[in-house]
Amino acid sequence: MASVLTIRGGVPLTGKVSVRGAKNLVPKAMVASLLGNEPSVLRNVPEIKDVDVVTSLLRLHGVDVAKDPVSGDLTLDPSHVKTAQMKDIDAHAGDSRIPILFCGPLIHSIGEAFIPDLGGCRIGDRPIDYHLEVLRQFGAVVDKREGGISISAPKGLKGAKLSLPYPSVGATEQVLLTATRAEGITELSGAAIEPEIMDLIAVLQKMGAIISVQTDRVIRIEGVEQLRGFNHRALPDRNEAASWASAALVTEGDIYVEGAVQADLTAFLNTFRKIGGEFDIDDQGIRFRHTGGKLSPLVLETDVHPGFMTDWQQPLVVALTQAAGVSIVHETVYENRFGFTQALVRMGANIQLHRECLGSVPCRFGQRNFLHSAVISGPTQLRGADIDIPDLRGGFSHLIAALAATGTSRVTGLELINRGYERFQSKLESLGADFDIV
Ligand SMILES: CC(=O)N[C@H]1[C@@H](OP(=O)(O)OP(=O)(O)OC[C@H]2O[C@@H](n3ccc(=O)[nH]c3=O)[C@H](O)[C@@H]2O)O[C@H](CO)[C@@H](O)[C@@H]1O
Ligand SMILES: C=C(OP(=O)(O)O)C(=O)O
Repeated sequence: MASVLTIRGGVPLTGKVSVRGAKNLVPKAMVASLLGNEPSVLRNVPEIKDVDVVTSLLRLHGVDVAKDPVSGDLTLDPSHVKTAQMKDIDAHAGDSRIPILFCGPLIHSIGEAFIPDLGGCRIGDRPIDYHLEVLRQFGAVVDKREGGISISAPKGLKGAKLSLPYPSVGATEQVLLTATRAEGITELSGAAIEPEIMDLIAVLQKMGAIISVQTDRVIRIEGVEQLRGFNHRALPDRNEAASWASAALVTEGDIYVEGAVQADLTAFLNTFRKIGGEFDIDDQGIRFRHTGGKLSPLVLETDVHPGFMTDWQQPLVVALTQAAGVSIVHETVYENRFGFTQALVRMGANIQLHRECLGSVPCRFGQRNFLHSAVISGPTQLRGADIDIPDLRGGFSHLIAALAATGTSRVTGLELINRGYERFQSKLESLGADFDIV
């Protein structure tokens, strides 16, 4: 039977949490190990579902994945990579977004790949057209099958001059993982440059890849014949750090996030300061706190890096329900990332959604009928409610709303939280939240 979390709200979250390796880097570094000709070691690995999914997929392909029982470090040995059974891979359909990144590395090592249908958060259509287009330009042949795609490169993968219509994180990683061992030079323009991508580039460079990040979103990769293993400590999860920072604001709390890195959170910290939160930075992490005064409303637009990251938007919207005045949030990365506000409205928040672009960042969704701008009026007292978690960040947002609300909330669908928040329950406990799980 699925677990039900009962939250009695109104307790400020206070204390310390640690964040480990980023969900948006660790599984990809694990995939990169497939490109090496010897074992790789990945450190600072969190216990989250996406890591389990990729571990399982790598094992199905013959990679020996061993976890150190004390440190949790992973050793990934690709010496015996093999074709996996389709029915075994199929079992992972809908689990995460990472399987699409197996394409290049598997074609390089065994000549073919079967990729199950992707999962991940339901916050828009999330097509894979950019991925397939760049793979085709490398020389891959894509065959759509029931439950996934089958892909091979009868004439090998060759470097190409590529351009992305939008700086997609996943498609940029697809290019990096494919080009490093493709024949010749690849030049990608319109690339994403998120910190997790820079960390993946660091991993690949340790393996022997030659990658230069040029100005104006251009990445140039000189293909090499062989790559070795890597030993790498994953960058910490800035999205989890920002989530706990929002939790401190929403619950009028004070949370020290060990592992939070200022340089990866610049845009978030500016916003946190503008809304009225205080933060103190030291070498080990960042302390985020509510000052006890009023929170200020904001005009905010999500964007690709170095802009305000879309994954920070949902928890921050809950904080904006507590700000004194009208805030406007324009979501420009995903067309459908405001569905979670319905539950907040049931809890007493005042939020209207609009189809128009309420902002100045050029956005792909303006004339296309998507409710992608939100107007939030506050402050409003939130009330406990029954909630079924819709997606990772939306779920975190509902949970912190429930933690700040008057009365009791009953929350189901907790498994989704494990995709991106390690040891969530024990972190809530250590921050003094009043809850139980049945
Ligand atoms: C596992 C992981 O790292 N997930 C992150 C990654 O997702 P992911 O890599 O899936 O996100 P993308 O950057 O690719 O998506 C950005 C936009 O591009 C569109 N698009 C993308 C690919 C494509 O082939 N066609 C297309 O139209 C998407 O629908 C979306 O509107 O980056 C997102 C944007 O920072 C984050 O919110 C996710 O947390
Ligand atoms: C959208 C997210 O993740 P994914 O791409 O894994 O669905 C997220 O982490 O908020």
